[in-house]
Amino acid sequence: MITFESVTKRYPDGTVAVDHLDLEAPTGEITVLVGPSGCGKTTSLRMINRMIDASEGRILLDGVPVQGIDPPTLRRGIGYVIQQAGLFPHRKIVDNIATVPYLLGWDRKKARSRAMELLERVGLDAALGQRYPFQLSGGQQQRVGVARALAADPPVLLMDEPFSAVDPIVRTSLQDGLLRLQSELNKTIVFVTHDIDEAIKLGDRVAVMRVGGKLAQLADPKTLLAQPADDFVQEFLGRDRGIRRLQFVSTEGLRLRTDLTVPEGSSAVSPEPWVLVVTGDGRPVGWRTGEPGGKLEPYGAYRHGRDSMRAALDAALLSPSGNAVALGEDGKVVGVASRQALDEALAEAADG
Ligand SMILES: Nc1ncnc2c1ncn2[C@@H]1O[C@H](COP(=O)(O)OP(=O)(O)OP(=O)(O)O)[C@@H](O)[C@H]1O
Repeated sequence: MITFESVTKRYPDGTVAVDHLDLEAPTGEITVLVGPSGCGKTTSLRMINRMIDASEGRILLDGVPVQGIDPPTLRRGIGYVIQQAGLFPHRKIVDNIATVPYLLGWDRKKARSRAMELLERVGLDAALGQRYPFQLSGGQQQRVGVARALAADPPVLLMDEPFSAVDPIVRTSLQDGLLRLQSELNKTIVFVTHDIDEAIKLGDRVAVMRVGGKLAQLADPKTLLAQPADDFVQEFLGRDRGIRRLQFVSTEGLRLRTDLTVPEGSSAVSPEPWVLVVTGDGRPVGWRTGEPGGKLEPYGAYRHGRDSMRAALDAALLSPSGNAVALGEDGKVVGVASRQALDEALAEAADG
């Protein structure tokens, strides 16, 4: 657990970057610091590993004030990942990852085998270990940055805008990779971003900061979207807050119809305006009107019970029928969520 107790940082020129910050980052969870540029996120993060020292207040690591621990010892237990990875350009990837184990005096063989294990853990091919950083894409370099931070198995990981410099698709896959890794490793992670969507996706808890280094709200993402503390937080969350809330609403209770599917090749007439054509083994093909013979229209699908209401609504909007195709884990159709069923579920979500 990392605890900020009324922490203030005043730079020598008088700038108050962080102002009486009280915050807890629980063990094994991802706490995200989010807020507009200059609100003191990076300063707060760097005070944890003492790259910057607090002017007032205390930061405790499992109850022990970090100010009393000498920085090299402190940093041995704290991994640090920054934007653009910050890899050493003249060292091979494997040696970049093994940086901290080498510093800790591990023998070369052990350090390198740990590095290779981590390379795989972050989803990279072992062959990349022999390359130099410039021979990797930006996204691959970021993964190496994460592997390097994890090399000595520190309980705490500080991440400062680690995924900001890559395109949105790579960014999504890095975020998914981090969540997968975290479900296995359970590190105490403090993650800085200015992107509220990233904060909501990754954070167990999200701390919204405002310029002047004050905490505006600390809450889990669901609460944040449902009950923003004030106008600043509401504005920062953006206009589509209502839609984004749906990503926390389960599709489990969504009522499904199972009478709207017809097998491929069937020429049966249906009184329904739309029916879903499925293959012999139950996979979706497309929508056709109740009258056979017309061309098939595209469908949108979601995984029932696993995906959120946001995904189900998106699936419905992707199809001219207005219905969402519900799939099981095996990719086969388990039913159809009609517009009416979606309406009912949305009304319930709005109430709750
Ligand atoms: N060394 C310094 N001396 C004086 N002021 C500083 C120094 N470093 C940062 N600041 C100021 O402290 C405030 C907080 O900066 P910080 O980098 O912590 O914000 P941030 O929220 O991480 O911003 P960004 O999202 O733009 O990276 C800003 O006003 C910044 O200009």
